[in-house]
Amino acid sequence: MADTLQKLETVIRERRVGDPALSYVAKLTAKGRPKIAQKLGEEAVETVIAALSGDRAATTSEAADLIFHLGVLLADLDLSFDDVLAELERREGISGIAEKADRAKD
Ligand SMILES: N=c1c2ncn([C@@H]3O[C@H](COP(=O)(O)OP(=O)(O)OP(=O)(O)O)[C@@H](O)[C@H]3O)c2ncn1[C@@H]1O[C@H](COP(=O)(O)O)[C@@H](O)[C@H]1O
Repeated sequence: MADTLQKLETVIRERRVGDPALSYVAKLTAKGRPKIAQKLGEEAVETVIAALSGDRAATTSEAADLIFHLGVLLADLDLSFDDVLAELERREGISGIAEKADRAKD
């Protein structure tokens, strides 16, 4: 799984500076961060719609679009999937309920 994300991140970073006529990553990147973020939001909504319809194939496809667009946005901020995975690893074993209760004390 991590290998697939690594390959996706590598191609996204290569294509960012590619020809917008030939590369969707280059075309979207050239439109700027607000447009990338907007596309990520649209893909999130499409994932929700697919999930609520109970369509597992469509949900899988929309989730892939979502993760791809997240990769484009992360690259635009010079962040990597590894940064996100490290944060998830940091959270391992920390109950979401306990973490939220701790936050409420601040
Ligand atoms: N995983 C993906 C991937 N998933 C989705 N998409 C594209 O994301 C776009 C989203 O579809 P939409 O219809 O919502 O977008 P749109 O109509 O083109 O854009 P708007 O007009 O709405 O702004 C489509 O063009 C999809 O083909 C992807 N494009 C590229 N990749 C990966 O990125 C690599 C590099 O792609 P290029 O940059 O195109 O070479 C590819 O080899 C793939 O590995």
